[in-house]
Amino acid sequence: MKILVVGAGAIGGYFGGRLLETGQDVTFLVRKARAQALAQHGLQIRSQAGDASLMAPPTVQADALHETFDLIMLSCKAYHLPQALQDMAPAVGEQTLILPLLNGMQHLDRLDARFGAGRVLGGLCVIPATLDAEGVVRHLGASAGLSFGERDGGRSPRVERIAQAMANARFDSRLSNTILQDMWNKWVFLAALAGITCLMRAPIGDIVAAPGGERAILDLLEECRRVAEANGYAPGDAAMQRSRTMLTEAGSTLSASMLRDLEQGSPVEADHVIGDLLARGEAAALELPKLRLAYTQLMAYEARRGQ
Ligand SMILES: NC(=O)C1=CN([C@@H]2O[C@H](COP(=O)(O)OP(=O)(O)OC[C@H]3O[C@@H](n4cnc5c(N)ncnc54)[C@H](OP(=O)(O)O)[C@@H]3O)[C@@H](O)[C@H]2O)C=CC1
Ligand SMILES: CC(C)(CO)C(=O)C(=O)O
Repeated sequence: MKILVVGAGAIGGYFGGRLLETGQDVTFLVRKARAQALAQHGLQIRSQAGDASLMAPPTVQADALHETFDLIMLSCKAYHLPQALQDMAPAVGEQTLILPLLNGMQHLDRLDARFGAGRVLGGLCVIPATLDAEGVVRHLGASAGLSFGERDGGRSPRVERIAQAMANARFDSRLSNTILQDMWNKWVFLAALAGITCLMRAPIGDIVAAPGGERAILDLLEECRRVAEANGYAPGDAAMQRSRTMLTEAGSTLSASMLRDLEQGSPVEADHVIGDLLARGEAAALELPKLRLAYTQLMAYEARRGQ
């Protein structure tokens, strides 16, 4: 299976690198600076699951992309989507499948509009990771999971082939019959996590220890849950209980990748992760004061960045 990974940042670098490690036919679509760094230093992964040093990983830049691939794993940030979709277009052939790993949901509509819904799978990943200043992919915790599936829940030979390709890689891959619900579950969790950790500029444990912290977390999570419910994707009790437990654990160092981006002064996926959820909730006439506040402060941050 010929695999193109769009972006070799934290997510693309980790999952693409793990597939490359097992001998899969992986190429990274990268821009110039990342291409140069990968050629010079290789793809470096530091992880509890085992470090990897992959010298001269196959890369291609957009102007040299002239062949199609069986699978495209999309791992750019949401604010880079328009350019990424344009750059990867030559790689999309008749049988190509696209597996997006972004947080949120809106990218599915954009992918459908550009390449046709039949080519676009559902997908998500659960992993805390970052690309450090030296270009090293740092896996910051123990979890490394990637779920994917047909959006109608069907089990098809084409997704079974992807499952086979991922079977030996050093991450937990899961072929899901409920990938859209899984994506909503993750979105609800992530929007609450990103919203509260960015609002408070602190990881979960510090927020829980502050007066009113736990109440604020649970209220925000409940607002996110109600948006999913209003959109026909209410997370089940077990998923909500898991989210509540993780988001209120005393001493937890958990924070969102969005907080890491914000603390580095980088752009954040405010519209994609928080704004879109808020819009879907307000379209259903929900009152979402905490989610709105989370969105407002991210937009204020973006405004300051722009100045
Ligand atoms: N990091 C995390 O812990 C998690 C992140 N996610 C989600 O995964 C997605 C990716 O995040 P993450 O990996 O952290 O982000 P990173 O910024 O680390 O990586 C994104 C990469 O995409 C590259 N890119 C952007 N546009 C293009 C393009 N046109 N062609 C080629 N490469 C391109 C960037 O390259 P360049 O260097 O050239 O800018 C960058 O290296 C986000 O939606 C995020 O929310 C999900 C789970 C966990
Ligand atoms: C919460 C987490 C780490 C789970 O993958 C995530 O998606 C993020 O921080 O963006």
